[in-house]
Amino acid sequence: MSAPEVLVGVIGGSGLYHLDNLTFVETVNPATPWGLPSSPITISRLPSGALVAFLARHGIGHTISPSVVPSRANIAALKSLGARAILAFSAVGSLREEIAPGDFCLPSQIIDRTKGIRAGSFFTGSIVAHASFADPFSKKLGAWLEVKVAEALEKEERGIRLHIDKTIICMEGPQFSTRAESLMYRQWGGDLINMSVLPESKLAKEAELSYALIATATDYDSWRPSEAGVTAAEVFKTLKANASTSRFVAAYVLEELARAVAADPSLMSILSEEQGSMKFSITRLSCAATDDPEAAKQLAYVLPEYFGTPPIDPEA
Ligand SMILES: CSC[C@H]1O[C@H](OP(=O)(O)O)[C@H](O)[C@@H]1O
Ligand SMILES: Nc1ncnc2[nH]cnc12
Repeated sequence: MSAPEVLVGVIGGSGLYHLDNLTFVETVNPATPWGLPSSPITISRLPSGALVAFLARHGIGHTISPSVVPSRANIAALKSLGARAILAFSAVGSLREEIAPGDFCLPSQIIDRTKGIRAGSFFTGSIVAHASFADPFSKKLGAWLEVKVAEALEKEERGIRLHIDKTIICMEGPQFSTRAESLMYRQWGGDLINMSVLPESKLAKEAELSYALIATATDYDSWRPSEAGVTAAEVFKTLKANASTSRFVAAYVLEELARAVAADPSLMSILSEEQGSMKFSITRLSCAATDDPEAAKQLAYVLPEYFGTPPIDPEA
């Protein structure tokens, strides 16, 4: 029996290995053309009845290092379950005094400091595409989350602050930055730093999924001259509290979203902003399937909109 269709996929980061306050439906583990996702995917029902799918980016026991997270399988698996959007969570370092450990942030821009060793595209055969990435996070979903995450944090009453419109540096890791790098990132305009928003957000774009990141600050990285540099132990201190608030925020915003789109179908546009965006990004779309039937077959998994029909045999 095929899995029921989900509305939103949630990717949990460090410390966030499950969601709370949802009704368990089933666990699935889709084998995608890019392998298995980081963890089995838990499908749960929101109080309104809509379904959400959760996977743990680093595996349930945190066994997957940031450079080898199977991001293509993760995004492909969530899309195959019907997800229209991805709400991702990440533990991040703060590059700004005003963003304290424990604060929540919604970044709007990314600076890439990964080293080209991660598989970063679904288009690796002879079907070529250049996704637009000027706005790496979906604007409509981001604007909606600005309001709803703030509401959730207010309801939780722990005094947690929300920062919006921030720039996140994505570094390779797994080691943390030097002091010089941390200072340089501040000069570049970086506000936050993590090791996992890329290529995840790029792959979501290629799969035409709306994507938003809820970044939870755990430390001040290594730019403060009179303070010790960041250590994993320091990060772990804040992870548990951040994960508990993330679960509260996720349950609240997902239910609000599901209720909103059920009451007013025009609000589905919050989740469909990226739909159609790849149409003019794929060079020679009309010939793609015949040029490389193997690649077209794989791509049909993430973009059935363009590659869903069986490749046409040019000899037939
Ligand atoms: C545990 S410290 C560094 C680690 O934490 C973040 O993970 P995630 O983004 O999945 O929450 C960061 O990106 C690093 O992978
Ligand atoms: N300082 C830091 N650098 C990179 N990734 C992080 N995740 C949490 N804190 C981080």
